[in-house]
This record gives sequence, structure tokens and C-alpha cells, in this order.
Amino acid sequence: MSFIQKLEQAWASSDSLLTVGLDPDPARFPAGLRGRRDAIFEFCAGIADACAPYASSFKPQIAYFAAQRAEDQLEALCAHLRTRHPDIPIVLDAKRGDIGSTAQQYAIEAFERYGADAVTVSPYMGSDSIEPYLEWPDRGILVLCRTSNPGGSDLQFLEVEGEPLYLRVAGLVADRWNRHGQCGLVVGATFPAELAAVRGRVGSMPLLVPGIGAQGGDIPATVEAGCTAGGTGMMINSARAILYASGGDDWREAAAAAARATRDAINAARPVSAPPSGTSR
Ligand SMILES: O=C(O)c1cc(=O)[nH]c(=O)n1[C@@H]1O[C@H](COP(=O)(O)O)[C@@H](O)[C@H]1O
Repeated sequence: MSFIQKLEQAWASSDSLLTVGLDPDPARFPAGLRGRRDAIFEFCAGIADACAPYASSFKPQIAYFAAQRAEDQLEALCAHLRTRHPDIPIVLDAKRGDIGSTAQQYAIEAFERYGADAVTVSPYMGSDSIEPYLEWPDRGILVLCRTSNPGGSDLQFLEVEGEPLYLRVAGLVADRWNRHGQCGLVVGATFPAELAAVRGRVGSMPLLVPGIGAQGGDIPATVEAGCTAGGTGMMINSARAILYASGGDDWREAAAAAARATRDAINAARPVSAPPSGTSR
């Protein structure tokens, strides 16, 4: 099954567009986990298991693991997610971008080492830097387009032959790089007008949309700007607001409650909400 098919099934079966971002910062871990050798794995697996009923994808950010010399715990986490939550796609957030021969290694890292269903990449180095990922047609490639951070405007808003660069990127991905139907774009919830412009340019292509929660993006505006006519099309990411909902012993329950509330706020704004597949969640 392709990434896009898996994602569409997850949207439908979970009745959720929520991506739970897994950005483990040991300085913010609950006291009971601090100092444990496998604390990063335990924290992320605990969050994922608690939030799974409300999520349609998980997004581990590789820098949080690499900075702690904890790539082994990321591998273990991805294995755990595949085993315990096989229907929920894993997006490895790595924002890779390099010449083809190096990009090939990044693709192997994401898709073989970590077994990710999709990876985030930068478009800055152009077509040949994306080509190696396209050789994995069942996996997703999520290309940075209009990022959530203020500094994204430095380059992404530059005019290129009458259109802003971020729309040029959207067009490049939709018209040239998406030949296997495996691509998506990253567009921040902090820029709803641009989100609407991207949606208008790329049809029903999936969009990874970070920026709600800790970055303050408005959920109704995000959903209105970015949903497809069918009421899906977005992986709306929240990390810190869920991960660190409580620093106490109730961290799993607090994260689950935050994920549930976020899912519900998203669903309340969706034009069409598919009925939950199983028991009420
Ligand atoms: O690619 C991303 O996920 C991403 C793109 C972007 O434009 N902005 C952005 O914040 N992110 C990621 O989203 C996560 C932040 O989520 P919050 O903690 O909810 O703000 C981090 O992992 C960021 O790297």
C-alpha cells in the first residue's frame, strides 16, 4: 500500500487530521523518566500509545534524537510504531536536501533504516536532489513550501516571474515531481492565506501543516484554508502543546486529552467529517 493510500485510510478510520509531532526534549521530560537510558524511547512511545486513538500520523523529528545521540531510540520507536500502530503512517521529519548521490543515502536512511512512510525534504537544490526519493514510489515525499516560521518569508515570498517562490515550488512539485502521486507539501498553519493559495494550486495533494498549538496558528482558519472539498487533505501537526501538556505523573493522560481536544477542534471546523469507523473515541 502506498503512503497516500495509507494516509487516506488513516484519515477515514481515525476521523482525525491530527499529526502528533514527536520532538522529545529531555529537559522537559516528566521527573519519573529523567536519567533513564531509554528515556527518549519511553517518552515518545508513551505519548504515541496514549495519543494513537486521536491521530492519523506520527511525525518524529530526527534532530531531537540525533542531538542526544539517540538514533537507536528513534529506530526502536519507529519499530514500535509500526508494530503497535501499523495503520498510522510515520512521517520522518528530516528536511533533507543534497546532491543526488547523497540524497540516495538520505532516502535509504529514512525508508530502510527507520522504515518511515514519508520524509520531509527541502526543494532548494532542485530536481536531481529529489530524484532518489522518487525511486521509492510507495513512500511519501513532503516538500517544504511555505514554512511556519517568520524567516521563511525571506526566500519563500520572493517574486519569481510574477509569482511568489513558494507557489513556484508548489507548481514544480505538482507538475513535475509528483509523477508517481507520492508527493505532498509542507505549509504552515501560521499563514492561512498562503495555505489557501497552495491548496488552490495543487488540487487534493496532501499538505503537512505545522503551526497550530505552540506556534499559535488558528485552527478554524487553517482548516478552512487547507481542507479539500472532501474534508481531508491535511496532516495538521501539533508537537509541544501535546507532548508537554503535563510535566507530572499524568503526562500520558494529559497528552491524550490535548490530542483529543485538538482533533475535536479540527473536526469542528471541517466541511465534511467522516463518521468514526469503530467505537466512539
Ligand atoms: O516540517 C515540519 O514539520 C515543520 C515545518 C514548518 O514549517 N514548521 C515547523 O514547525 N515544522 C516542525 O513542526 C514541529 C513544531 O511543532 P510545534 O511544537 O507544534 O510547534 C517541529 O518538529 C518543526 O520542525
